Amino acid sequence: KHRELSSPQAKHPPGPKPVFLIGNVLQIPTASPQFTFTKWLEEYGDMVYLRVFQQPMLVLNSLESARDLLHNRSSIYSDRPNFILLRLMGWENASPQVRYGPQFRRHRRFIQQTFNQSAIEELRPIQEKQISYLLQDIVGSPAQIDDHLRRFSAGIIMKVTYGADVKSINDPLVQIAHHAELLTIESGTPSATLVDYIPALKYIPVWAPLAGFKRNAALVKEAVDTMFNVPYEMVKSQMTSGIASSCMTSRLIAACSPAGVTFLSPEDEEDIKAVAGTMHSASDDTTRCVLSTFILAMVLHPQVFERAQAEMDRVIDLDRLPNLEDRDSLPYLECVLKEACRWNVPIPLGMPHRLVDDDIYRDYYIPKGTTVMANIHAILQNCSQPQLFRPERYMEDSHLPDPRDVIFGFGRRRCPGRHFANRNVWLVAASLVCATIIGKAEDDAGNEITPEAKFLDGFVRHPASFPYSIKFRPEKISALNNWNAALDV
Ligand code: HEM
Repeated sequence: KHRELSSPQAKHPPGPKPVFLIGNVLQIPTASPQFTFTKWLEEYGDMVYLRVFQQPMLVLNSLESARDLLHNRSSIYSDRPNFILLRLMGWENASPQVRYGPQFRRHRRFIQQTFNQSAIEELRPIQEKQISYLLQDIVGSPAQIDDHLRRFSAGIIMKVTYGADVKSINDPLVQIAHHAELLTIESGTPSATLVDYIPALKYIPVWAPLAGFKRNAALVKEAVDTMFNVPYEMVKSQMTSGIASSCMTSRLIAACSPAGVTFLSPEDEEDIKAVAGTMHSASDDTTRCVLSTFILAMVLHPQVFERAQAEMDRVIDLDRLPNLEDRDSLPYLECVLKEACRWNVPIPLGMPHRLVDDDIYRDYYIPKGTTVMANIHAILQNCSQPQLFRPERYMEDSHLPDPRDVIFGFGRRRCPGRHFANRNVWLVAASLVCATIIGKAEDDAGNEITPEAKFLDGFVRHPASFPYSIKFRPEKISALNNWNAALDV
């Protein structure tokens, strides 16, 4: 088999011509490369083969190629590249980075226990309470919705993971996590650009002195270790004193060590710590990105907001707020959320996978060790007038893929938090459509300000901050009070 695969007849997939030694480095922009990759679709087709120095890279620009390889051949496409810099910074055991193998399987099992489709039913009371806090925050200070969404998304994941009640974004556990994430991004590595995927790229602009870099990495590692250790130790000591509430961490400790927390093996401890410690960074940015994209779209398209609210008011009586049971009765809102996920894909290039064996696909040879990326942005541009925000497209064409089947990635590494994330996004969007008026901000002269649809470069593609107006509907105050009373908030 090997001889056949590496025979000179088997060609690599097409791609721009590499330059001696550095390969295609100069053709790949470090900021938002998904746009360049998408342009290459016309020239090279839906698979683009590149070299970054000696490192082969394959960009999948269509749903078909992404599914065929990352999903249908997931047994060989589910490793991750070796993120050297991330490792030095203490992230080597974080779930998105673990290499394919037994540790990966343990992590997935641990995560699934809390986040699979049926287990998330148990998380509903937490979600509903957090929605109630969010709406109360909006009633109190509508102009600070950004902060409120931050508190909401941190609050929900810290409660689920560690049983912690996050009352504000200044909560120490949230600060610890933010600090670690921020330092990591600021030190020029992860979550920022393509640089993260291919460590060698890091050295293109400046040949950073290695000693300085290592010092920096050690500082970041300290912050990352703190993020993994502090909340974990908190739960552990609560368990020792018998006051721990049921949360992901306490359940995992109890399941791995039924005889008591002191008997937990060091391997289990390391995995539980790493899985729990990953949850905030995996869920916070992404969930907020979808929600602020939704709000931006509503500000820019008042007619869409009005139509969604009219649908809402037909289904939900004045004295209550929507809950997950109402989801099927609100089809237009569903289209709006699909369109928000398509219009601004939260992670445009997904996370890179690594091929562990030589492969042949459509007569092309793809060598072992290739870094494989699905260009989710390109996949979701494959519709008419893709730059427009038009939820109606999903009512007109039932063949369009649901973006929520695509934005979470493919195959065995597909986002394990997707069911939970989808519910959080729906609950917030439905509550906002039901209980608030989202619209344009006004300048001092009373003229409406139409923001630009601008997005930041980065691993997660947040909308740039934009002016908006959000008001709580007075007629919905009693609905919120009823909701609070029912939840005992
Ligand atoms: C709208 C919100 C979210 C989006 C768009 C999103 C997207 C993604 C994507 C694209 C990946 C990479 C998949 C791949 O490699 O093919 C991923 C991985 C991951 N996500 Fe999410 N995610 C979201 C929310 C969440 C939440 C709420 C959690 C936790 C509860 C979570 C936990 C994870 C973890 C642990 C991984 C790593 C999986 C692995 O490497 O095996 N995500 N996510």
